[in-house]
Amino acid sequence: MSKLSEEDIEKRLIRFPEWEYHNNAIHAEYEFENFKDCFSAMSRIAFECEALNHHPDWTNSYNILKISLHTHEVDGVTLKDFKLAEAIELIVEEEDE
Ligand SMILES: C[C@H](O)[C@H](O)[C@H]1CNC2=NC(N)=NC(=O)C2=N1
Repeated sequence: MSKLSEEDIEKRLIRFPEWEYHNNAIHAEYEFENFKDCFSAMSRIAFECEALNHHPDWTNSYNILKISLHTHEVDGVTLKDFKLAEAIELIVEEEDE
């Protein structure tokens, strides 16, 4: 998996309004109704991470979930990060309904 250029990352991020690029990773912050909804999304995301063998750096504080995606082996952002970001977006949208 090759490291994407900053230009390529910014172009791809147009389709991901919740996400931004800085410090060599893509980042999103989600706010849920409460802890239960947040943790429910986190557990669904965790299964997706296992399926994709790609894992986020994330923090949770009550109803706030902060996620950073980065590919260690190239020390940058790859399509793997975008694939996981896409899966996360779908899960969060469903959880928000
Ligand atoms: C050995 C295993 O494939 C690697 O450690 C995987 C696992 N999960 C990972 N997750 C993330 N975010 N980046 C990686 O480079 C990565 N590498």
